[in-house]
Amino acid sequence: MSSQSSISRFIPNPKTVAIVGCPFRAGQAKLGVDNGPIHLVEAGLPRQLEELGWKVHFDGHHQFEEIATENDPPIGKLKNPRFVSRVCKAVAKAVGDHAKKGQLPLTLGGDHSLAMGTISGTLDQYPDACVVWVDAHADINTADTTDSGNLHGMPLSFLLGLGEKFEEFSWIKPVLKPERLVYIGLRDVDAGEKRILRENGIKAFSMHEVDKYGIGKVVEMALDHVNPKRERPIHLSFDVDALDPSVAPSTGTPVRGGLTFREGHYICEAMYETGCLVALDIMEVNPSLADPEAVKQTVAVGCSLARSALGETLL
Ligand SMILES: NC(=[NH2+])NCCC[C@H](N)C(=O)O
Ligand SMILES: [Mn+2]
Ligand SMILES: [Mn+2]
Repeated sequence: MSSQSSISRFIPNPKTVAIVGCPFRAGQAKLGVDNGPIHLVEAGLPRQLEELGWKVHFDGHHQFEEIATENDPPIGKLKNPRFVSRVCKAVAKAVGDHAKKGQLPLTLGGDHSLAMGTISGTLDQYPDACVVWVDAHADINTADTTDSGNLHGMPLSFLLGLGEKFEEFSWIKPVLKPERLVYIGLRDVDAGEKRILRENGIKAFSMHEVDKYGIGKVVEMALDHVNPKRERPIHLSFDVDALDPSVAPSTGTPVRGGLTFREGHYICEAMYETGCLVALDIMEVNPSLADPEAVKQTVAVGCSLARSALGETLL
């Protein structure tokens, strides 16, 4: 049985993955998340993907210092807006270019504001793609609703074109449609975000639904919503804080009551099985927030989620 053969409808043979290493943290306040991608690569992720039968492109992590700006005062409540915008614009280009070549971009964060870039890049190449967002958080605050001003809590509002528009972010085409987005794993959603989800009819499966229906049924319902015929390209954006903190402790905004190890991996396996996965983000691994063993565990889980999404099976 070769489940590692070419079941992907969109990625040509030989299957090629392009690792987009994004050592970036300006979308939130904690130090260390910029080291996430370095740890994931040093743990052996490129070789592990080769062992799964993928050709792996990786020519080093992006160096974003060059586009950092001396003076980056808040715009309204948004923190580090210019730096976040420039980095995400560069990431959109990188992801879009890989996708154009028929490669599957695997973006390693870094904080989740990067998804403004990754999803922009995906939608550029695959305008009818849908987004499966796995997270404890909805990351859909607008400049108006955000309490923290951290852009990692806001990428989806920009991609959907919700809230106030800013010149600085005008490069983002608001091309994501609410019905092409689905969440799994939510359990810490701000009041303003709940209103946005409701008003825009955005489908979300919180931990309550995971408990109620089980992960198998939840994934099926999520795909039935965004991809009923399983013919649309899928962008999977996985924030490791979707996992329970006992599974992925070293992350900036842990919330208890999360996905088990298997539930998280099941989601990734199921996305691969559709044959529609065209892009993957592994976000918010922060190697500075726990003791060495817990860091190692979190990095290892980041690697194994990526392997599962790229076809690693249990048998
Ligand atoms: N990508 C994340 N970990 N996001 C956490 C966001 C937390 C909070 N909702 C905020 O907007 O600040
Ligand atoms: Mn999160
Ligand atoms: Mn997130």
